[in-house]
Formats: sequence, structure tokens, C-alpha cells
Amino acid sequence: MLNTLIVGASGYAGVELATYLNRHPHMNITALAVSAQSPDAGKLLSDLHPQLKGVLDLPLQPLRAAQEYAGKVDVVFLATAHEVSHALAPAFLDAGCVVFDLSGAFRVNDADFYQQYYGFSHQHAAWLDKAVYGLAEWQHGAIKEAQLIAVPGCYPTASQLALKPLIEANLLNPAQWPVINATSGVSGAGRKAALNNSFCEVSLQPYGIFNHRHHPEIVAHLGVPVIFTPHLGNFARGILATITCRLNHDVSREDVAEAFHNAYHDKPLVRLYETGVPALKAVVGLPYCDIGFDVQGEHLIVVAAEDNLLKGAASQAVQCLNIRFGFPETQSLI
Ligand SMILES: NC(=O)C1=CN([C@@H]2O[C@H](COP(=O)(O)OP(=O)(O)OC[C@H]3O[C@@H](n4cnc5c(N)ncnc54)[C@H](OP(=O)(O)O)[C@@H]3O)[C@@H](O)[C@H]2O)C=CC1
Ligand SMILES: CC(=O)N[C@@H](CCC(=O)OP(=O)(O)O)C(=O)O
Repeated sequence: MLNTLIVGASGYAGVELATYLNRHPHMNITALAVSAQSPDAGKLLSDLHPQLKGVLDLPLQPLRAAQEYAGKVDVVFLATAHEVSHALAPAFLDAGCVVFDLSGAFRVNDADFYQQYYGFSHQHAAWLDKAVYGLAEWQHGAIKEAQLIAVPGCYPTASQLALKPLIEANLLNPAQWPVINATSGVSGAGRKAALNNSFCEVSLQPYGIFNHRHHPEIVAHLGVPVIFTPHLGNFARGILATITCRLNHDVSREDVAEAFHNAYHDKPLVRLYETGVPALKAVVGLPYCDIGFDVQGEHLIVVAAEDNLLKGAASQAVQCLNIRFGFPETQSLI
């Protein structure tokens, strides 16, 4: 059994992690933590998230110092804001824990990127260097060796799973950058109340045009330029990405299907559609990324759908845990 701590357990991603890890046969949840000043400290997780009543009635503990858990936990999940993960991860890593960070704090190995897109100066270049990007289907070997796994962002997971097979197979015409239009449910913004994610304010709108922090994350890991425009929709969860690309001359529909098949035929958490394209209802509440496409001449439209809190966050983190420790990849997920 591996002892684990979930930091940020009361949040939207944290409660999903707690649910998966609670039913994982090789994991023991040692503690659930929130901030030292949290108004929820001392409450049961199941008081805040009643779907866990009688299932997981552990209290939320205020996290005063990471060192309190040294020697007591083997694995730490950080489901915390980027700055919080940035501050906490090194202490857990120095104590020998394997850390799965759901934030953006260790995803891109470029210190300037953090100043520009996250508004803080990165202080842990050595850990940034060692961190492995946890895009599970593509990083199996590196994840197995890693002590710090930076779980990808929600939009970057859907976008990269859709585009990477096409890029690897050299099917895309570089003269036209892939155009990613993706819509997320409001849970993508976390559980804290804010005017811009309150019920009456949200309709359907693009945001972060040309400057969302997931754009450089996608480009850094795909290795090709893209146009990325996120949208906020008036539903709770799910991301649907519609991606328009230009194929190289003479690339057929069959070539596209073969590239996806080669990439994912043995990957249980990516589901390919032989015809049609996915809708959110196929993936909400589930740990899959579903991918479908259509071709007209040299034009290709790929659609990828996932639950932002699951394949876009918590289930991918647990998938990475399973890979890291040699458990079946879908253990506790399906
Ligand atoms: N929501 C999503 O779709 C996705 C989220 N992510 C990333 O996952 C992380 C968590 O996101 P999400 O669950 O949405 O966020 P939430 O705002 O819902 O939850 C944040 C959690 O962190 C806790 N917390 C805040 N400050 C501290 C602190 N100093 N020490 C310990 N715990 C703290 C909060 O509790 P309290 O404030 O009471 O202390 C809460 O439990 C973020 O980095 C986010 O970017 C990644 C992919 C998708
Ligand atoms: C709808 C919404 O607000 N989504 C968030 C992205 C989700 C998230 O938490 O960001 P990471 O994946 O980088 O951790 C946003 O656009 O900032």
C-alpha cells in the first residue's frame, strides 16, 4: 500500500482525486488537506461533497507545513493553484515523496514563461528541469522514472491528444496552423465564487484570445505553432475542442484514421470514433478523451471531448500514478 496525501482535496479536482484514490486497491489516503486558513478545515470532505457520505468521511486538515508529512506519505497529489503548488512541491520532493501536480507550476521548462503567463518568477529551476509532463498516452516511459509529474492542463490534454498522432505521422500541411476552438464548462475555473463564473454571468464567450496560458503549453509540447481560442460555456463540466487543420497533399481519410489507430489502439482511455464526432455527454463523469474527425479534400476537422476535471485533471493524474507504480493503467478509473 502507498500512503497518500491530497492537498486541495475540497476543490473540484481534489474531490475527484479523493474519489478515485479511495477505491484504489494499492492506495491508502493518509490525509486530505486544505490551506492553513481554510474555512473548511475540520469539516468532513463528505460535508462539502455529499456524494461521498458514507463512502469517504475523512476530515479536511489545515496544511501548516509540508514537513509534517515527511516519512508519513509516499505520494502527494497537489490539486492546488499554480503558486501554491510551486511553493509546496519542493518540500514534498525533498522529503522523498512522488508528487503529482495538477497545476501549471511545472509544465513548461522555461522560467520566463512563468513570469509572462502566471505572474510569478519560478524559483525551482532544478525541479522544473526534472519534472515529467504527464500526457499519459505519450509519456509512459518518462512517467515510470519520474519523481515529479506535471499533469497537463485541461485544454492542452484534449488538444494534444487530437493533434499529436497527425503531427507524428507528418500528415499536416505546416503552411496552415491548426486552429483549436475549445469550450469548457465553468468547473474549469475552480470552486471559489467569482463574478465571471457566476450562474447569471456565464453564457458562451471566447476569452484569453491570443494570450491564454495554455497556448504556449500546447505549442511547447506539440512542437508546432497553433491558434488556440478557449471559450466558456454555461454548463458545469466538460471540454469540447473542434480543431481545423490542413492536410498535406495526397493525404487521405484512411491515412488519418490509420494515424489515430496507430497512436491509440492499445490506449484504453482514448476512444476513437470510426464515424461521427463526440459530444460532451459521452465523456462527462468518465476518464476518457473521445476523438472523431471528418475530411473534405485537404481540410480536416478533428473533435476531441473530455471531462475537464477527469481526463483534463484528476483521472489523468491517477492514470499517471498507475503508470508510475506499474499498476494497471485504468485501475480505479473504469
Ligand atoms: N478545474 C479544472 O478543470 C482543472 C484544474 N486544474 C488545476 O488543478 C488545480 C486545482 O483546481 P480546482 O480543483 O479547479 O481548484 P479549486 O479552487 O476548486 O480548489 C483548490 C483547492 O486548493 C485548496 N487550497 C487553496 N490554497 C491552499 C494552500 N495554500 N494550501 C493547501 N490547499 C490550498 C482549496 O481549499 P481552501 O481554499 O479552502 O484552502 C481547495 O481545496 C489548479 O492548479 C488548477 O489549475 C487542472 C486541470 C483542470
Ligand atoms: C473555464 C476556465 O476558466 N478554465 C481555466 C483552465 C482550467 C485550469 O484550471 O487550468 P490548468 O489546466 O492550467 O490547471 C482557465 O481558462 O483558466
